[in-house]
Amino acid sequence: MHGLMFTLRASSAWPCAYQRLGNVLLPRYLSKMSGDPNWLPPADREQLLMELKATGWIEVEDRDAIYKELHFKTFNQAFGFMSRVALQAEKMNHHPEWFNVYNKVQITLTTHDCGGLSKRDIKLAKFIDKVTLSM
Ligand SMILES: C[C@H](O)[C@H](O)[C@H]1CNC2=NC(N)=NC(=O)C2=N1
Repeated sequence: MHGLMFTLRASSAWPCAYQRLGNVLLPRYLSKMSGDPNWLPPADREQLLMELKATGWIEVEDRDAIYKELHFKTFNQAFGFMSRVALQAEKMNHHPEWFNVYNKVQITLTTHDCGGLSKRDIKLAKFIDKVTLSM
């Protein structure tokens, strides 16, 4: 999506791909100054999301986020998984939104600081997939 974008709702959060300029949104690539290391260029985003969808992540309908549901054999396994992810989240200073009932863990990833997906979400999602594979 090119050109100027106008904020539809004052409070709406816009993905990291766009830079808010007053009440107008510019695609980030128009403002090189952002230099945000976590910025997810649209082309990279496309490819990375395709890879994550192949391992069961889905894009959330009403927000710029990704979601995955995990089922483990036991609560202990689920909690062990969450403990490993929690340590990585602290290390990255990037935390999941998650919900656990017994052996099920529901995870949503998004970057609150910029109101959408960033490289940190991709990195944490790939870590989550790696841990899942090792269990
Ligand atoms: C102050 C603290 O560094 C920030 O709030 C961090 C913490 N963890 C975070 N986690 C996520 N998912 N998004 C953030 O923007 C974020 N920001």
